[in-house]
Amino acid sequence: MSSHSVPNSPPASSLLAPHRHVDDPVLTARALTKVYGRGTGAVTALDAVDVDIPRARFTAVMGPSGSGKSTLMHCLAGLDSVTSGTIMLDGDEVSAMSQRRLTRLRRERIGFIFQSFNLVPTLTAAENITLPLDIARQKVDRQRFDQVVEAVGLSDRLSHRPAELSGGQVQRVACARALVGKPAVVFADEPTGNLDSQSTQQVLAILRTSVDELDQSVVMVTHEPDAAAWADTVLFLRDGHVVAELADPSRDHVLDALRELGDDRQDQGQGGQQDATGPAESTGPADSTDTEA
Ligand SMILES: Nc1ncnc2c1ncn2[C@@H]1O[C@H](COP(=O)(O)OP(=O)(O)OP(=O)(O)O)[C@@H](O)[C@H]1O
Repeated sequence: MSSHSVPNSPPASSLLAPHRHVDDPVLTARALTKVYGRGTGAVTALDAVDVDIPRARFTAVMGPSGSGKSTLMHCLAGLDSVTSGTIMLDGDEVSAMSQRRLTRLRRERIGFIFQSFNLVPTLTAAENITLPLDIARQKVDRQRFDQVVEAVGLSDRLSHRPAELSGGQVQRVACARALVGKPAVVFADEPTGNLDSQSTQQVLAILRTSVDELDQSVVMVTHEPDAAAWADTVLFLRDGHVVAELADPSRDHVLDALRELGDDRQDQGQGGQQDATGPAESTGPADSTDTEA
């Protein structure tokens, strides 16, 4: 990583650092601003954010409710338009793409995993996994398919429909679906929010393995310090800014960081022990778009 920092206020902690630009990022945002609404009702969800997403690394995004995590993810993934600023994915300007190109981008170069699994109930696990490729009329790479199915531990469940699978297995199908097309980036939005602790560990291990063994770039929005501790780096948002980052996070260091940033409500169920009663599922475009046209 290079050493120049993004111009956001650096916290005075030995653990936290200002967010840094990285060499050869897979995804960058510069001066990314997103304003919802107009006039007196306008809400600035992202305020001139500069962010680099490192390639083949696992990046977690944390921050209080309303800090802009989902908005950042939706803008980076081409699910939401930006008000101003630039987003580049491997040399292509996402922020300048037409809706048609954005649809293609999401189909072909982005993988999505959401809290609500978004599988098609009438299709088998195997069919759900290859659905985005089938929609995009792309050939399924059988070797990659086998590799991913093995990585998620679903080889003996491929002919089952979602109703015949546990919640954890369903989310593992969603992981396989996100990974099978070798996307440039996988975005995971609270991917373990509806899972028990064993399934949570399995899903996080899958994401970790996809980075370590398949060189996948992963961005995960989470409220859970335990989940963030699986990442290589945690980015912290507050009031629409990336205020700090934490490298090689442990659960305790994440908790310390949240306290230091004044976000230690996360210790007490606001997110720290998030479960199925956690934040409402997104009603934004994400819910319908992971396999959408
Ligand atoms: N469609 C929308 N219209 C108007 N305001 C919105 C819209 N979506 C988000 N916002 C506002 O933008 C800000 C950032 O919201 P965002 O959902 O990105 O936060 P978040 O950090 O993901 O929150 P949470 O952890 O609760 O999911 C909030 O003030 C929110 O109310």
